[in-house]
Amino acid sequence: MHLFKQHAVRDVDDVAARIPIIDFGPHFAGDAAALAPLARQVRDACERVGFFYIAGHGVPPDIVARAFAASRRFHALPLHEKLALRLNENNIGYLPMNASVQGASTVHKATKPNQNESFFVSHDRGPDHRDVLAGLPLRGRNQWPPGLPDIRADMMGYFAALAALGERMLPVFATSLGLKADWFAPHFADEAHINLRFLHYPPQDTDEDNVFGQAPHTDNSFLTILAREDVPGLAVRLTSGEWFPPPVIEGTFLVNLGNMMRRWSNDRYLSTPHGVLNDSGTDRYSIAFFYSPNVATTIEVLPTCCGPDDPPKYPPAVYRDLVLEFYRKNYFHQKGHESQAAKLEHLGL
Ligand SMILES: O=C(O)CCC(=O)C(=O)O
Ligand SMILES: [Fe+2]
Repeated sequence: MHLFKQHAVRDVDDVAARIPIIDFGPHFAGDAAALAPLARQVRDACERVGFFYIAGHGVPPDIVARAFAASRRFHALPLHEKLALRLNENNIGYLPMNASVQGASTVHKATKPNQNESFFVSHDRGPDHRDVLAGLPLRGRNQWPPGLPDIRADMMGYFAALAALGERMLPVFATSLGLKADWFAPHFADEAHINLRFLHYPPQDTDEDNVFGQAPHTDNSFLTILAREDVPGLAVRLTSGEWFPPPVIEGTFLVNLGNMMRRWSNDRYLSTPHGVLNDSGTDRYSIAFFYSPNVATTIEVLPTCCGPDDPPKYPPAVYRDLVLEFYRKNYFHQKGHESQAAKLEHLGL
């Protein structure tokens, strides 16, 4: 029996009782009175659930539609063309089916590989970008399929729109944590660490136990913005213990916090387990945008999240070191272990 099975889509009130639907529209439109109540809603969602729907996000639907179309075209390529772009040490490129096991997850001991294939892109750095020339870790170049030149613009258009959205959300998170609105900005400047993941889940055989499209896990990002189409499959483990399948609500994205937000907030904000089982009988596509601080930033428990009765649970750490530590635990660079490359794919790094 699987950990979670999909249920019929519930009505919106039923959903909102579990995963809040939060409208950022008035705040984004410049209504100064909107920030305080919005931050209260966000804080409540982050402390109780770790997930919320963002409405009023301002990303035009055609940018989202073009990103999904580009993803479909990518995944329709012959396998050998995709394998030529195999996921590298910067977590950029193609992760094939059956190549990743949720090895490091404390949520669920996965024994079978994930039933999805994924294409990862990051900032589109040119060959003479200073960080590329310097060979800085985690600052590599994207790998594009030569046969599909036009998916690049659509994928990077989506990347830019979501990067702007992530940045616009930072003051709301800062306010929600009792910090000055511009507190996070310097930590995400020049530049935020971003992985954009185009996922494809073929219909899977659900008779087999312990096989997931994506086994239960938490993300390693600061926050993740997830775009889905109408094919179900995602389930979220609420603090009640219920595995809840959040339906797609048109005009929204699903936002969840990752382990970096949890660490920064001294566990006050939740990084909530979730996973995917595509028992729909049809192909499922989703797009996960993992938004994290500049790799050089030091993550030290926020001043508003600790005190004499609530000491920091985590020592200060440079985000790059946390990422590389994660890589070391989950990734074998030696030749002959290429399939292990996949192990690092899943936690939003
Ligand atoms: O496909 C989905 O709905 C979720 C993907 C996900 O959780 C991830 O890539 O971390
Ligand atoms: Fe995830």
